[in-house]
Parts: sequence; structure tokens; C-alpha cells
Amino acid sequence: MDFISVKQATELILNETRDFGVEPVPFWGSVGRVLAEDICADRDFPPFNRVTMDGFAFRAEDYVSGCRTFNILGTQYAGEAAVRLNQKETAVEVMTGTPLPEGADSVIRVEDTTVLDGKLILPDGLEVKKNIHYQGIDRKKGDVILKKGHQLKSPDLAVLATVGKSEVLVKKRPKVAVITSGDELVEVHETPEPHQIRKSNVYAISEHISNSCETTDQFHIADDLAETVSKLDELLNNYDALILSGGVSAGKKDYMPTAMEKVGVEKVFYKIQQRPGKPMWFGKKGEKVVFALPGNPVSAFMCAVRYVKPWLEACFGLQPKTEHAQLGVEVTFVPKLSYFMQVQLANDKGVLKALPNEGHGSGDLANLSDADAFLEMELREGSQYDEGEVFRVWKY
Ligand SMILES: Nc1nc2c(c(=O)[nH]1)N[C@H]1C(S)=C(S)[C@@H](COP(=O)(O)OP(=O)(O)OC[C@H]3O[C@@H](n4cnc5c(N)ncnc54)[C@H](O)[C@@H]3O)O[C@H]1N2
Ligand code: MOO
Repeated sequence: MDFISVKQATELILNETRDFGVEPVPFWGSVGRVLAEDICADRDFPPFNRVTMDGFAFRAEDYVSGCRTFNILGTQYAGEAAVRLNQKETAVEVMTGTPLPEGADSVIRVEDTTVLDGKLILPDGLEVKKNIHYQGIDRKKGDVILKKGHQLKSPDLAVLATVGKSEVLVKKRPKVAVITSGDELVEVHETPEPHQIRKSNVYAISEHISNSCETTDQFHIADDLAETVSKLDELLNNYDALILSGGVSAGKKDYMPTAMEKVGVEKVFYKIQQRPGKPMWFGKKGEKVVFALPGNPVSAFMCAVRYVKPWLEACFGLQPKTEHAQLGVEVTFVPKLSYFMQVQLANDKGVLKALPNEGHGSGDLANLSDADAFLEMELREGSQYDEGEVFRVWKY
């Protein structure tokens, strides 16, 4: 059997990344997208000397030379242009968010002051030149605030809004078809006969990758070679990537590898030295790629988490997010395979611990809901994995 290792499979898949181009999208809703342009400050951040406390603005020079009683020239609210404080020993009442009055260089909080007969009285021992967020201290006009290649997260929307980017250029996402096969499968709304099951793989897989895809349209192909060939041919013309589940092992109606050959999809590899997901098949036809995942629900989902999603992220130029967890108990795994063990994760005083939650094998889809992640335990002579050892973890 021409197994390849998990490492080799990863490399072969990541050799086949594609660039799907760029597109402008509304900034609102762009979280998760990858920037295809630098985002620059159109003004200083903040754009003016911003008062940071409700209180009074005054001149440090007056206070330092002994003045404690100031004439109040008026009140300045946020949204109003800065007034001018052009007389000695005067103050302006200011609100948080107002531009600092011209000529003033200090602000005191209202609760630290007394107003008597319309005059402001300041206490002794005051630190001057406080409570001002200075213009340009955070970022200067023209500075790059978000770099091309950055994956947008929630606070970035505030940056985009602040610089007036109502539309932003991002990397395009692929159109993906998620395809099931198998005559035993019926739809969710149908009542299965005793020998049938409802199809479930497509939903878990589609959802896991949906943020990285333009579409995750779903299709079903019957266990028939001619139909499989013609449907695959059609889908290859209309989608950037196909993700199939089922029909890749040794069964008499496992047509996927044969059908791929017939539609001209070149095999990059077939079978990985791993459990679950051993019979995974991966191929390409020109710019199109095909992931043919095993039908068993745990295997299909694990392969989507471990191989398909990272491929999508690599297509956008994102670095893999590597997370690790410490094995909470000793584990023995005899087969000569890398083991993606289902685990529950718990944070133990800042250390991420992984506890086995293995279920009943590749068909036990309910166990995926009990577990939180797959722990990638590389193939090891000796079959022994010790408590406290650290492994890469794939959360979902
Ligand atoms: N003689 C051998 N038999 C098998 C081998 C092998 O090496 N030699 N490998 C086993 C392993 S490991 C796996 S994994 C499976 C993979 O099989 P297929 O990819 O051909 O998948 P199917 O046979 O079509 O289905 C397997 C299983 O999964 C259920 N299934 C399929 N699609 C869905 C779906 N969309 N939603 C829910 N469940 C689905 C299907 O009903 C089967 O029970 O092969 C082993 N056999
Ligand atoms: O590889 Mo299969 O995915 O073990 O059940």
C-alpha cells in the first residue's frame, strides 16, 4: 500500500495553493477576510488634542505661577470646534472628546474642582498637563495601520470606519462544491428506511470551512460510475475546488478514484498513514483541486479540519495557527499510523490539557460533539505516548 506520511500529505497539499484574485467588499461584514491592500491613516490618530476627562482646561503656566482662581470663559462640548483661551488666568469647561481649547495645555477633572461665584477654584498640589490624548500620538497621518495580508478581526472594523474605508479590497475566496456519495444516504427532512441514514457529513464540513469560501454548494452523487463521471466533470467546470466524502476505499461501488482518472483529475496522493482518514485522496486538474475524503463522518471531518481548512488559509497567504496541548494521561496506540485522537480540552492553571475522548471509531459522529479537538500524535515506534507530552492540537 503506497501510504504517505501526514507531513508529506501536508506538503503536497500546500504545494497546490491557488490565488483567487481580489475584490472590493463593504467593510461592514469583512471580518475574517484577508486584506489585499494596506490601510493607511487618512488623518492623525487622534486627529486633534483630545480632552480625556470632563472638567476644565487651563494653562499650566498660570497654575505654576500661583494662580488658583480662574475666570470661566464658557463651555465647550464634543462636536464643537476648539475655542480659544487667550486671556491669562482663565479656564474653559470641557467635556471628554472635545478638542483641547487653543492656548490651554492642562485639564482637571470636574470632581477635583470647586466652582464658587462663577469662578473655578483649583486645589494645591495639582499635576499639570494631564488628561490630554495628544494629536498623532497613536498613529500619524499616512502610517500603515493594517497591512496587506492581515486577516480582519472585529476591532479592525473600527479602524476601517475611522479612516473612512467603507469599501475594502480583500482576497477573493474560492467557490467550493461539497459533494456526498452513497445510495444509503437520504436528506435531513426524509425518514430513512431501516437500511438508510441521513447524510450528515456535508453540513459539518461546509460549516467548518464556510468563512473561507465564497460558496459551499452541496451536491449528491449516486453510486454509479457514469453519473459520477459526468457530475464531476460539470462541477469541475463551475467550481474552484471540490470536496467529496465517501467512495474512496475498497468497496465495489467506491468509484471516486476511478472517476477522477476518467475526468482527467491527476492524483497527487492516495492514502495517508493516519487514523482516522486513511483513504483520503487528493488531486488536481489545472487550477482546480479535489479533496476526496473518506465517507466515515469522523474521518471526513478530521480531514476537513487538518487538510482542507489549512489549504484554504494558505491560499490567502495566512500562516498556520499552531496550537499545542499537553497530553493529560498516558496513551497506547499500536497501529503504525499517526493518530488524530479526539480529545476534550481543559485549561489547567494556564496549561492546555488534552484528555482522550475517543468514541467508537470513525463512524461515531456523535462523539465529535463531545470532543473539542483532534490531538495530532505522530506515528511512533513503540506505540507509547506519555502523560505531559506536548502535541499539536486541531480545535474545531
Ligand atoms: N476493505 C477495506 N475496507 C475499508 C477500508 C480499507 O482500507 N479496506 N478502509 C476503511 C476506512 S479507514 C474508511 S475511512 C472507510 C472509507 O470509506 P469510503 O470513503 O469508501 O466511504 P463509504 O464506504 O462511502 O462510507 C463509509 C461510511 O460513511 C458513511 N457515510 C458516507 N457518506 C456519508 C455522509 N455524507 N454522511 C454521513 N455518513 C456518510 C457511509 O454510510 C458508511 O457507513 O472505508 C473503510 N473500509
Ligand atoms: O481511516 Mo478510516 O478514516 O480509519 O475510518
